[in-house]
Amino acid sequence: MEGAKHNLPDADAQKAAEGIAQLARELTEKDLLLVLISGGGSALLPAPIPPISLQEKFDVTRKLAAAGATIQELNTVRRALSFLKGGGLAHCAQPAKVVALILSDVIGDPLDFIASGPTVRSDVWPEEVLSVLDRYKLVDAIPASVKDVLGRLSPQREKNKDETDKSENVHNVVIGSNSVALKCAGRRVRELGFRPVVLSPGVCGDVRAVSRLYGLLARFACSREEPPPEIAAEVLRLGPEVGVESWDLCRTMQVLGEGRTEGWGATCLLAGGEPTVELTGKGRGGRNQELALRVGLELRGLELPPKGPVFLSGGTDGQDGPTEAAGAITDGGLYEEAQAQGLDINNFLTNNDSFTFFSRLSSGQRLLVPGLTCTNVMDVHMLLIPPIPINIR
Ligand SMILES: Nc1ncnc2c1ncn2[C@@H]1O[C@H](COP(=O)(O)OP(=O)(O)OP(=O)(O)O)[C@@H](O)[C@H]1O
Ligand SMILES: O=C(O)[C@H](O)CO
Repeated sequence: MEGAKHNLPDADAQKAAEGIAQLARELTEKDLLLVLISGGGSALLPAPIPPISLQEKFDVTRKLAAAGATIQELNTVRRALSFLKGGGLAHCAQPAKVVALILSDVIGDPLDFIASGPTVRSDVWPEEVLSVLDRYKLVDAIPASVKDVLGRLSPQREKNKDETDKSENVHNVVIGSNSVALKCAGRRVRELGFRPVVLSPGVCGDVRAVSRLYGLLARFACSREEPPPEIAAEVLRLGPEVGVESWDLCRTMQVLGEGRTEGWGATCLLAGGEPTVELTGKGRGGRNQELALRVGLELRGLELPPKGPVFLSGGTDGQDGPTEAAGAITDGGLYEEAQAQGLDINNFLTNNDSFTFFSRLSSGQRLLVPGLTCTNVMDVHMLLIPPIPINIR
């Protein structure tokens, strides 16, 4: 059963959801329901609580997403309007045992938000749902059916509370996540003879701040002299803005510093998460290509590979935004390369046109095009830093 094209609920997905709910309801205490859950699950399992229609649910979801709601805000609302989300599927399956194997596409791996937690019992607070809708000025735009369901939520919350006793029947296990991807990438980096350093699986926030952070870390690691203290100070100021904790920044700078002074081989900094791009233009691109483009500008002035750093940003699903590429690879030579080919980077950035830029630059050589991977644990960022000959006084 397939459905939810373009990650939005549709009639095919609703038919699949009905079939799944029916199957779950027929189970007995002798059965085990094995549920495989991945990102995209919210759109794949639409079960609007009557009288809400699929179209009305689609409209509310689309309006919230278009207004810039976070996945936590979006799924808080989706859980309230669906009878399979927020533990509803596990509830249908009672008294059977339920084991859910979960691939996380949400920072921090919160079980109740990944695919809106169909097997994770969660309380629904109407006040919380209304405050999300209010934040995006959508309270007046929601249809009467949605208001009706929200008005009936309090008794439902009490009902859910009574049923929490049965939750020992349900086991939720995260089997794949950005942390797992970074760990595996680190293992491969070591096999290739480089030294891996994992910064964080929780990089988020504005792509401009994220690119600045990677630029600073590259300058810190590539400095031939003792890095100026202002770099570390800016790293520590900027990191928490983009979801990286101070201790992870300190630990990473310590490892990068040791790499410089002890003359180790190349170091590969690994991080992951999901930065955001504020779309102002009409071009084609994705957050990974835009990040790579911006980091390329930040690296300007540093040595070129193989003596200088290389940066890669890629979506683990193999697709970055609505483009054929998963991301791109850049270094300190990007600006001059673009200039030489008559491409004005700032024009492409203003128009959010990173895919067109990378497609035209050197016949697309810097694009990362692995094809769809059929999985998704958000994005992976890599900064490869070669051994730097340092000046010892
Ligand atoms: N022209 C563009 N330039 C930069 N980013 C873009 C552009 N168009 C879309 N995006 C970004 O791509 C994302 C939307 O694409 P998609 O539907 O693939 O998102 P997603 O479901 O969040 O991604 P994924 O499936 O990789 O998690 C958003 O983060 C959006 O800001
Ligand atoms: O389906 C969803 O809700 C998102 O992909 C987050 O898991």
